[in-house]
Amino acid sequence: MDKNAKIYIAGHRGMVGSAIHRKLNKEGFNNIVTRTSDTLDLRDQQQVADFFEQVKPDYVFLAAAKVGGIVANNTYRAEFLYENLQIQNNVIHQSYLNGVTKLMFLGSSCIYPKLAPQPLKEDYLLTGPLEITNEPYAIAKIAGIKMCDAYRSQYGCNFISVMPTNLYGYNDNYHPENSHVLPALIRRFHEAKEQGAPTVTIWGTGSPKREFLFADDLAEACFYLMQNYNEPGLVNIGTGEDLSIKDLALLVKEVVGYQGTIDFDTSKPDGTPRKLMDVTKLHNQGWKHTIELPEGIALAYQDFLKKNLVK
Ligand SMILES: NC(=O)C1=CN([C@@H]2O[C@H](COP(=O)(O)OP(=O)(O)OC[C@H]3O[C@@H](n4cnc5c(N)ncnc54)[C@H](OP(=O)(O)O)[C@@H]3O)[C@@H](O)[C@H]2O)C=CC1
Ligand SMILES: C[C@H]1O[C@H](OP(=O)(O)OP(=O)(O)OC[C@H]2O[C@@H](n3cnc4c(=O)[nH]c(N)nc43)[C@H](O)[C@@H]2O)[C@@H](O)[C@@H](O)C1=O
Repeated sequence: MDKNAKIYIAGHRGMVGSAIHRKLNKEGFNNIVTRTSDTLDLRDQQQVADFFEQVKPDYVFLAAAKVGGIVANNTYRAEFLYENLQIQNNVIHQSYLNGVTKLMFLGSSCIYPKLAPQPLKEDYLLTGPLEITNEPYAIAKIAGIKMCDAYRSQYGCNFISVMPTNLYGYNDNYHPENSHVLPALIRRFHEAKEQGAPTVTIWGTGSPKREFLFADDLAEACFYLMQNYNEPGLVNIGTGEDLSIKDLALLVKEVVGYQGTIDFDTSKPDGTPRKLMDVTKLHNQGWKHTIELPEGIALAYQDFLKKNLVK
């Protein structure tokens, strides 16, 4: 990518988009294009067509999506399917029509079958039934992968798909119900510490295992792959290491400095029992993460304290 290349980051205010923005700024890219959802609603076909015709970006990072944790995915099933399909259909199709040099589509580890062997290799896609809580979101993400591949094979578009594991970091969503587990626990332990509450409740049984990648590490990987990866299919982005939700809770408890106990609300869903990424392909491409979980949680907690934001 030339330093003057026109690069559109869709979703630049989000956790991932803002991390990609920071990375591109740091690398000296000076022609970055951004729009908030207030000024460009990516669900709107005409607005997206007009934008691409006027702006004609060279590169696109597609990091805009309807995103949320297990309960949000399970509750707003229609929106997670419909809006994500709208956003990605519009952006990918207009990128083709307007001659975008390269596009990166961000999927998610939830595209893999619920009970796939671990660690999850890229070729396990579409080999079994999905986890039910996030099936609509996963179906949209699978459609995005297939759309990039179809436009590549029919029209020669260099559209690539990357599958991040569970993410956390700066600008995360700390909503008490709709967020992912890590920001939810940072907030809950922090509030319990502030209020002197004796117990913090964790959703589910605590036994599911998850892998976590700091969003700035993800942005490094996206930047690297945007320059070095030009293949159909998908590439996993993760650390290749996971832990149980109970162990995650104990880690967050320690970082926050909460002294009470934890208990479990088993009326809340566990979701997929495990989704550990096989990162062999990524490592063979020449990229590895640098921020380990305890350090990343401390950085995220500092960011939470600074902003104390609720999206
Ligand atoms: N967070 C995670 O754990 C994971 C995320 N991912 C993927 O990474 C990508 C980014 O996620 P993340 O940064 O966490 O999400 P965020 O919710 O933090 O950000 C999403 C961004 O999408 C934009 N957006 C949503 N709807 C629209 C719309 N209708 N029109 C225009 N823009 C819209 C928002 O823009 P605005 O702020 O202007 O409203 C927002 O900035 C997504 O594709 C997600 O699926 C994959 C795996 C894990
Ligand atoms: C990234 C990925 O994220 C989603 O999938 P998920 O991995 O199941 O996401 P989660 O972070 O919400 O939960 C992880 C685990 O943690 C447990 N858990 C405990 N206590 C809280 C809690 O307080 N909040 C949340 N959200 N979960 C909690 C929770 O019960 C579950 O066992 C997808 O829908 C989809 O968006 C996607 O792609």
